[in-house]
Amino acid sequence: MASLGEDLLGVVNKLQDLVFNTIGTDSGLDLPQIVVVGSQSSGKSSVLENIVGRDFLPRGTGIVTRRPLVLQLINIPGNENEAEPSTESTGNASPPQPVEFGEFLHQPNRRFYDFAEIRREIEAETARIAGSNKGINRSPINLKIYSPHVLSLTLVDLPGLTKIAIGDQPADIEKQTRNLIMEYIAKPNSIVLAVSPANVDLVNSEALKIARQVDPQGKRTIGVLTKLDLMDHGTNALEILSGRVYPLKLGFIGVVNRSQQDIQGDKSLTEALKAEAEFFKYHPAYRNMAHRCGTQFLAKSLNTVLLAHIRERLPDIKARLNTLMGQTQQELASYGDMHFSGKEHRGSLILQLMTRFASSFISSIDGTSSDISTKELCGGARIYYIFNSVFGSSLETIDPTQNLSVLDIRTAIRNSTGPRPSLFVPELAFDLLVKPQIRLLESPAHRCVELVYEELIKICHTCGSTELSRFPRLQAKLIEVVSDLLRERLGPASQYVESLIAIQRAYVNTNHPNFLGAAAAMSSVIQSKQEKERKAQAYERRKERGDRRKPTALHQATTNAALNGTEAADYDEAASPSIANAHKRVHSRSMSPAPGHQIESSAISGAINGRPNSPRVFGPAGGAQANKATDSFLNYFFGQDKPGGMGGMGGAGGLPRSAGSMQPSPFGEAAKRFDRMEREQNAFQVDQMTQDFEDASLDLQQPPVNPEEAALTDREQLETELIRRLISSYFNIVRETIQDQVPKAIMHLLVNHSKDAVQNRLVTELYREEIFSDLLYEDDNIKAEREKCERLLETYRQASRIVNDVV
Ligand SMILES: Nc1nc2c(ncn2[C@@H]2O[C@H](COP(=O)(O)OP(=O)(O)OP(=O)(O)O)[C@@H](O)[C@H]2O)c(=O)[nH]1
Repeated sequence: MASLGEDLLGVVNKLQDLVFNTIGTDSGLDLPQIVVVGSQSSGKSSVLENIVGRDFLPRGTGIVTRRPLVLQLINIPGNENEAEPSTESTGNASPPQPVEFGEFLHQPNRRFYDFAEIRREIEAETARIAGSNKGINRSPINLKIYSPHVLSLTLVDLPGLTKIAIGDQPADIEKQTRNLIMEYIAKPNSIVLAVSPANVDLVNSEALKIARQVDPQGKRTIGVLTKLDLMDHGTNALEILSGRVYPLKLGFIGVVNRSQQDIQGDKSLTEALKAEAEFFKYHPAYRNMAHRCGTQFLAKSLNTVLLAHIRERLPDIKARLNTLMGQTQQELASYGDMHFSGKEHRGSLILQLMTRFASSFISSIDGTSSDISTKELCGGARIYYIFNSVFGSSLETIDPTQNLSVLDIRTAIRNSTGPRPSLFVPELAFDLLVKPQIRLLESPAHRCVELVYEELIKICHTCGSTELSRFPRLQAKLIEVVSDLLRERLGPASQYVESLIAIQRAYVNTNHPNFLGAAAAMSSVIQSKQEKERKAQAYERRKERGDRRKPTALHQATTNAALNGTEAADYDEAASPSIANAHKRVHSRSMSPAPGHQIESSAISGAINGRPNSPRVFGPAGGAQANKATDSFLNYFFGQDKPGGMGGMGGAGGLPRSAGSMQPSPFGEAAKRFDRMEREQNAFQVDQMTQDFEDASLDLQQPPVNPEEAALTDREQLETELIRRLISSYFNIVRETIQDQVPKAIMHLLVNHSKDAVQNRLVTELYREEIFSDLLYEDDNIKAEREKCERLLETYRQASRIVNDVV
């Protein structure tokens, strides 16, 4: 045998070992090997035993081979071998006999000199993994046989193909076996040894059938015909053996193994091989081709085919090895630069890892990280999400007056007026009520700070790398230092945000340009009431039409409508043109609330202070206009308690410029109308009602009367509603400010501050010579992984060198 060939097989075997030792069966390297396939009892195990020349495979009825057996035959020169341990040295000069032995991968360092023991081990190992029933398992048993009598080969024995499940075999045993066989023979580097018994028609050969699926052109399939001795008298396999029946480039080889009887009769393999040789030599049909028949020829052919195959596949193997080497190198590099491992390099290594950690932290926040996820929001994007979606919507959902009942508001109004009878809607009540409401913003703002803080903590946990995971203590320390830094910033950020809200509560600026103001609030209250009343009226008319004969019900509906419509009156022009005009003016003001807010503010302040002739001035800007105001808008309504009383004292300070010329009388009228509400509520013009009728038809069911509201006087109801609107308006202004300010504060005090400080902090805390060795403690598992990777790379390198030398 050419040493070149042996080298080649040596390389392949070495790689095979490596694959089994380090990566398992699913390695990236598909190595050339001979895979034996055939139906059950076709004689596969017998062929293998013949090739090895020893009895070592399990025997029995039914399915025996239940796990793949990867059999590496390694030719060793006889004289270099050690003596068999059991061979007693007699002290004579007789040289130690060459011995053969087997070694299982699952039992390293144990040599099996007794082949019967090898058989028992295969049986035990099969049962260990595949169980003691007749099931199969795809995990292979790896056996090496060292012998001077074998040719170097790698053979894989697989379970035999069956048609039906017998005994306690799983129902899908055929499928399982087929899949397992396919897994091995589909690899382009496998040579398929298709074993078919000669006493069964070749057209029924399961082995050839399955081989054809992966090798349709018959380029890497060797046919083996067993049981030639069992063929019917007068028939022979000459046609098949000479390749005229079934085309296979590598041809068919006929063999005769021991029969069951031979085995039972303990016929030795040596005898059997001799008998086989004689069978061919003297058989009338085969004697001319005897040199191309039998086990010996088969073994030689397999060796040649395998070597040729290896040679042919070598460029591919080389390329594959290169790829694997590259990948392993890359993996190794991810564990860090080993040149940095010396003591003198510890400082720079720590600095390097630290800097990478810090920049990974920063880039995750900035969104410039190289491994940005496309599956979920991460880093800075999550912070943005917290600001806009979480914080934003939690602010949006706050109802500014939800927790204030009408009675609360009424009590606040009453309390703020003190012992005097109240003339106006008191400012104090608004102030008293709005301040605690601003507090509602506190909890979402705090939560926002917390969420961002938690997000930053999460980010710092994801800043590691494979290299860093090599040093778990350093990694933990880096996380700890950054977490400490973040925790330190949590306090100032929270406090600042808290003070932002406290600032809002410190001074209620009713001069704010976006504040609704009393006039607009009043206008909108009136508008809603009108709307409500219209509906009530329409509902009533509909009831009336549909239910003329039920005066009691009608009366009830009217009463309900009256209760719901409360004190509001209708301002339609026909009924009272001047009131309608006044209303329109007020309404148009509320639609365009540009200038003149100060006047409104002063109006309400006048009303609230109860000093209509000396209105309180809100801020410097309000001064000039406020001074012009001699009375408040509200006074027109509530200047006097008695119906018909005149609240207005002349000036119309509560109205915009256009309202300055307005006469007070219409408002006095309006106040009267509020009080006369019950009597006047049916005074609608019929034509206008038609439209209302349509509206009300959508809402036949009357809403229940709020007993709390019912308990209030008309005036009180109007006041509470007014206060409620003012609170909402003011709250919206504050909410907008907070929504804008809180994220900015968090970014400045927590996020950006941490980003800026992280590198320095890490250096100050961790760049200390005395803790270097502790920080650079290498994780045992990672170390083992890295070393394994190093070994793997070394083996690939060696293999690659050998392969390169050969080619
Ligand atoms: N007479 C004769 N008997 C053979 C020959 N080859 C195999 N046998 C017998 O056929 C039976 C099955 O042989 P095995 O080698 O166990 O067949 P197998 O394909 O390995 O069987 P499984 O591993 O169970 O699938 C045994 O009893 C062998 O003695 C042969 O060439 N001639």
